[in-house]
Amino acid sequence: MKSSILLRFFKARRTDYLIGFSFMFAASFIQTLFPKVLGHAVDLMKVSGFDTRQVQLQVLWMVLIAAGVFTCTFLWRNIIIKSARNLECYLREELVRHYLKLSPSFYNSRKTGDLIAYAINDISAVRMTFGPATAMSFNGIVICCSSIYFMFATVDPRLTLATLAPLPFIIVIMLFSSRKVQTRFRIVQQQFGAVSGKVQENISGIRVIKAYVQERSEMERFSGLSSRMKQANLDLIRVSAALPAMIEFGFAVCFVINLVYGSRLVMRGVISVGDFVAFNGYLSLIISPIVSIGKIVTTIQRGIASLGRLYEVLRVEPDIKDTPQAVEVQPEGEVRLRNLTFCYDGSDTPALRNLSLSLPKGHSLGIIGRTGSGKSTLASLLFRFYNVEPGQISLDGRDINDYRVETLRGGMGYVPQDSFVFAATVKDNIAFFKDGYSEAEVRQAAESALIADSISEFPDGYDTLLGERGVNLSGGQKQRLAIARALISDPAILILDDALSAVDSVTEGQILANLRQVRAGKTNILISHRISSIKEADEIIVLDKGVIAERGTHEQLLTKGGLYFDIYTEQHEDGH
Ligand SMILES: Nc1ncnc2c1ncn2[C@@H]1O[C@H](COP(=O)(O)OP(=O)(O)OP(=O)(O)O)[C@@H](O)[C@H]1O
Repeated sequence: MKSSILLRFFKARRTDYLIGFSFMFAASFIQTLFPKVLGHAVDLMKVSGFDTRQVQLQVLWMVLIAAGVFTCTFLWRNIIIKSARNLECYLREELVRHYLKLSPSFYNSRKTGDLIAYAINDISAVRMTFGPATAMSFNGIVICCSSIYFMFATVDPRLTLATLAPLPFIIVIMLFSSRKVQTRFRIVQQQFGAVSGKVQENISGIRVIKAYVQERSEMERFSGLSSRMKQANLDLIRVSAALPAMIEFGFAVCFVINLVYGSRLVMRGVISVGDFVAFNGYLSLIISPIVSIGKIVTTIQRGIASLGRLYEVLRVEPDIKDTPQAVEVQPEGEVRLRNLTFCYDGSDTPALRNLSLSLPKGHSLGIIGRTGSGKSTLASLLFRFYNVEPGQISLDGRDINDYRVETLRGGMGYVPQDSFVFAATVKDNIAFFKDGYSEAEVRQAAESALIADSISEFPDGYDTLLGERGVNLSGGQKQRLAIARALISDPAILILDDALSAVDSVTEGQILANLRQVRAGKTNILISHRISSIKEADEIIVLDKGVIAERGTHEQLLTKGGLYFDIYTEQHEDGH
């Protein structure tokens, strides 16, 4: 159960919390001794010719109380606030670990902005709840309880009841407002997700926006979202800001009652001037915790709303999971499809229908087809990014679902259509941050992918830092870097999904020749729109609307005069 995530943390840190709360209890309690000592000092001084030694003793007590409060407050703040930061870090790591486990279908249905907001805003709201808000509530409860006790027991019960009469009203108003705060905070978070998603989209898509001169319309759309977020915040503030003002007004009433009724009791000799001073001290002491109830309630409401959202995400089970009988072996290279049919969630039309083929280990398969014909879907399924029915895909005679996902993917190499470059050095981009590869291996992979010459021209060679998403690399360089990353592990099965689309035909030819050499004896699957990329494959399948329309070698397909021949003719007419 994901809700045990918090319990696990609190259990592991229980000693810290116990010590922190003990110091907090001590600080709060010691603080409430101050008004009593002050009142006593006043009573001592009101008689003429008072004993200065007695008064000095009270002053000494006050200094000791102040020192005690300072020390204990310093200690509890350090312990509790540090624990809250640890909680934040722990939750963020758990969330990102969970994100990394989730499969593409989860990301297909979520907004990136929301996922970022969970990791930043919601986790921070949870920290505020379990750090400052919890500490302030505990501190406030101790101060209020002991102050009210001293007011009752050591000053006058009737004065206490009269003065504190407005308190229940204040508390009822606060509880009433807190529900509204929670609803409005939820809207603020949704708006934040929309705004951060838009910023992210604008940054990633900056070239497209500029090319289509969409800056103004994008800005208008962004302004709309930003104004809605501002409005949501203003709606929230309207409720949360009214709370402290109402509470302060309630306390003003308390002081007036105390002044009128308390001074009368002093005049009648029911309580001493010192008691009256002490009573005022207690009243002042409880103001701060009660005024902050509004803030605490808002923070806790936010924290609960955030925790709800986090649990909702953390409860999403990764749909790609190892079965209990999953084996820890890597595929060796034989691929078989049997009536493979696949439909994306939420779609009525299958992306692939009744695909059957047999690819022996060490052979190469070319996949060609018009856009949207299902080529990338097939690659995704071979990587088990989505689940398929048992018996539809088998590797080395073993069903794909019976492999441990990690070992399955560990034995395969993949160059997706959109080559991703990490904000790291060239070397780390190729070796994927693994220290296990030697410099020679990194260089060999780069040479096979025909990127080594470009790297040697970079200012720091293999140690050159590549910009975020590889902005300082050309499209073709990014693709070649991605090929080098796939080649370095020498996988049993390599899938290149349109991975040469951005390189010129001469470079393409050289890379393909290198691949034939370094990948000899291994299984290779080449997906492309271009005949030139796949024509040397042992077998070529032509996908059309999710089905295999034709299959054979390049020569056999040309003689058929079908779809493959049409694509060939189009590309040769275009001069490809
Ligand atoms: N994540 C998805 N959710 C729903 N449908 C999808 C998803 N990805 C692809 N499709 C649909 O599945 C079909 C096959 O898409 P796929 O990306 O496999 O085609 P492709 O042959 O690789 O196209 P291209 O050559 O343009 O890359 C298309 O109709 C597409 O709209």
